[in-house]
Amino acid sequence: MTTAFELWSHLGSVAAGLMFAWALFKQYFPPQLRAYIEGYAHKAIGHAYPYIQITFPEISGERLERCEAYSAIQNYLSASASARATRLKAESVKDSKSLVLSMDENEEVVDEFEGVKVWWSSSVAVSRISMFSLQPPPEDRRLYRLTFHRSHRELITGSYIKYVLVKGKAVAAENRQRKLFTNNPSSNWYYYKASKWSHVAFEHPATFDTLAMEPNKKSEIMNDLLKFRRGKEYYERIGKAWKRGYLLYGPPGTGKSTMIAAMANFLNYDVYDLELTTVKDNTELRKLLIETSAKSIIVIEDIDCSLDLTGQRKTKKRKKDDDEEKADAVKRMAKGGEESKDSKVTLSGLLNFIDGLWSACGGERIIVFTTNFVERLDPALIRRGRMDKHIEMSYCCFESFKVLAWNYLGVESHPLFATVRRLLAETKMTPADVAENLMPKSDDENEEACLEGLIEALQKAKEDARKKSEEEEEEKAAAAGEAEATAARAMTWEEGQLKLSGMKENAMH
Ligand SMILES: Nc1ncnc2c1ncn2[C@@H]1O[C@H](COP(=O)(O)OP(=O)(O)OP(=O)(O)O)[C@@H](O)[C@H]1O
Repeated sequence: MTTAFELWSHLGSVAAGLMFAWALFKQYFPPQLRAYIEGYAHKAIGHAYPYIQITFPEISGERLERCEAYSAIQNYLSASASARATRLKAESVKDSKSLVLSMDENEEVVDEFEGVKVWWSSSVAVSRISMFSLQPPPEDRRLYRLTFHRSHRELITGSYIKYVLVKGKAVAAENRQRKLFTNNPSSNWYYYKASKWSHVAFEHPATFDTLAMEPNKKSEIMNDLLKFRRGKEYYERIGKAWKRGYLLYGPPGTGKSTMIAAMANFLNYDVYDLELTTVKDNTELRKLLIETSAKSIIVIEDIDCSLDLTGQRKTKKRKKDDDEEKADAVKRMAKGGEESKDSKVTLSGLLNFIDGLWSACGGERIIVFTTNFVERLDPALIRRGRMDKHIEMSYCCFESFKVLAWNYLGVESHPLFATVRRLLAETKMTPADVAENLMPKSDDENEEACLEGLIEALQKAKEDARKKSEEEEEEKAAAAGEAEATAARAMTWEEGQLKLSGMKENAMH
């Protein structure tokens, strides 16, 4: 006879065996097979299966881009997996196997929403191949399966899925690989080929943190950009196209291009670098601009030397020095390869581009012009409303220097800072030159050596500026003396003429 104790121990072993089998089942069975077996078991005992499953298939081929739900879920799950990995790392969990960054086939991820647990699994639906079909075999379809208890149906189908899609799309927008577009020159050789955009990945590391600029000015620009990005409804309400123009002006090396990169990184926008000299005419310009996408910054660098947009002013006001003209030509050659004499883009074409009707065909665009000579631009081109914000990029001030010292040397303060501050107030040096002097030239050069190098360069710049201004003074004085001498000579000549006419008169009488 079996004693009660033996019975209990048998029951215990059976329970332990069942639990072990259940653990194995949970661990090693693919979730969908498990769900199928569980469902079947529930049916067999006349019990409703308490879990609901929803599948989100990937739509392959051409329609892949349209399968937003699938990719949003993918982004959401990989983001929450990497967040989990970071958290685990922070908690210094040594088990590297638990660092899940993306979901493998048949893997299960547990998520929690408002205290409710849900299970995500991924799997591949293998397509059936028909032996007699001449068509290429269909691709296997991947899918995500969401499992949750039926008591939470409302919450999951009402809020959770919406939440996952919104989060997933936000992650996608954040991780989007931004692009730098440039327009290729149109060619007339053999047959006409219009200028087209081509792109590479935009990977400029500049940010507003690394940009050397007065802090107040910097935060003003950042606020302006944020306001613009959030301004969809505002622009709609006031009936204006959702675009904003920035004019960046200042001497070379003051960070105009760096600022554009920082803006793009800050807003997460693409950059279209428009080389006007290679655009054939206004029609081509319009076509190029219509092809730009929303969430982008359209840049025309060195607008003053891009095209002769200032012809009117040039004849009225002044002619450029020969030297400046040559320098511009060299710049144009360096940028475009050859001077575009064929380009028929006109000022009015450019103005149409900035605020013509077509620019309202798509929103969220920022237009940036840069120039080293703001005074050369036609006022119509840069009037407020077209170029809404004029930003002067200037020589390095002490605040900008501190940013550069942190970027290049990792120092926030140093006894030599006081000397640098005094010298920066006394002389003009661009952030590019300051940065160049701060950059260690070898592994042996420490921050002190770099700062001393900068001080030396600043002292030399100050001395050069002093000599230059003395020379200019001397030149001015010499020019003034020359003018006086000429005036005196003219007087003498006039007096001589008078004398001569007097003598003639006397002789007549
Ligand atoms: N304000 C700044 N902040 C940080 N780095 C700067 C700044 N200005 C210049 N630099 C450094 O100097 C280099 C040249 O600067 P950048 O090309 O932005 O100047 P720029 O004003 O656009 O010159 P250009 O008018 O000749 O095109 C950059 O690569 C950057 O390293």
